Amino acid sequence: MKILLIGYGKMGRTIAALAQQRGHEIAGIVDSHASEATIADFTPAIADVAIEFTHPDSAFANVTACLRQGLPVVCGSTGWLHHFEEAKALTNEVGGSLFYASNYSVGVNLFFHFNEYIASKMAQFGGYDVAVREIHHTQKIDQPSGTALTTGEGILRHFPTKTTWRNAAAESSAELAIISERKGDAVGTHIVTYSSDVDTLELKHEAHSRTGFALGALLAAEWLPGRQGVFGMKDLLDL
Ligand SMILES: NC(=O)C1=CN([C@@H]2O[C@H](COP(=O)(O)OP(=O)(O)OC[C@H]3O[C@@H](n4cnc5c(N)ncnc54)[C@H](OP(=O)(O)O)[C@@H]3O)[C@@H](O)[C@H]2O)C=CC1
Ligand SMILES: O=C(O)C1=N[C@H](C(=O)O)C[C@H](O)C1
Repeated sequence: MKILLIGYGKMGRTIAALAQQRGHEIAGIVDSHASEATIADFTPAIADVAIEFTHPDSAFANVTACLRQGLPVVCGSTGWLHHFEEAKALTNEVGGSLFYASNYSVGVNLFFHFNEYIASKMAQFGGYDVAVREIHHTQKIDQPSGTALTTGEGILRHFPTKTTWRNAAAESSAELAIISERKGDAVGTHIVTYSSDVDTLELKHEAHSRTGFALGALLAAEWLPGRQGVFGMKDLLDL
C-alpha cells in the first residue's frame, strides 16, 4: 500500500518505520517542518490512504483536505472533536472514507470495552464513586487526553449518577473527575478507579511504547480503502 503520512513527529516516525516493516511504501510526507509538500500534491493515483497525526488545531483542516482530494484518511490527532460532526457531513457529502480513533492501541480498545461493562455492573451497586486518571509526557498539548474523554463518555453512558465530567477534582457527586498528569516522557497511562468505604477496584492500561498506537493505525489504513463512510476501532475489531 502507498501511504501519505501527515505529521512526521513522534507518531509519524513510528508509523513510517512499522509501515516499511509491513511492506508498505511511504508515498509522501506532509509536515510543518520535515517537508514542503502539501496534501494538494497527493491524489489517489499517488497514495492509497493518508495517516494523520499532527496537532489539535490542524487535524480538521488536514482531514477535510484529504476528503476533498479523494484520499481515504486515518486520523489519530486528538483535541479536535468539536469539528467531528462537520467532518462526518463532509465525508458523506463527498462519498469519502474517514477512520478516527482517540487511541489506536488494540489493548486500549479492549480497555474501552471492559470499562463500559464494568461501569454498567458497578452502577447496579450503591456505595462506589468513580474517577479517571491519565498520565502523559510533558509535550502533550491537549488535556484531558482523547483516550480519557472516550473513557469518561463510556462511564457516563452506563453509570447514571454521573451526568457530566470535570478535568479536575469533582465538585459534586454528579461530576466524573478526569485528572490529568504530565510527567517526563510517559507514553500514556489511563486508570479508572471505583472506590467505596471498604474497597477499591481499578482498570488500568499503560502503553510501554508508541508501537501499539502505530500498529492499530496501520491496521485501520489497511482496512479502510474501498469502504465509504466514517469508521472507528469498534468496526475494525468487531467489538
Ligand atoms: N489516536 C492515537 O492512538 C494517538 C494519538 N496521538 C495524537 O496524535 C497527535 C500527534 O502526536 P505526536 O506525533 O506525539 O506529536 P508530535 O508533536 O511529536 O508530532 C506532530 C507533528 O505534526 C506536525 N504538524 C503540526 N501541524 C501540522 C500541520 N498543519 N500539517 C502537517 N504537520 C503538522 C508537527 O510539526 P511541528 O513540531 O513543527 O508543529 C510535528 O512534526 C496528537 O494530537 C496526539 O494526541 C498520539 C498518539 C496516539
Ligand atoms: O499525545 C499522546 O501522546 C497520546 N495521545 C492520545 C490521547 O490523547 O489519548 C493517545 C495516547 O494516549 C497518546
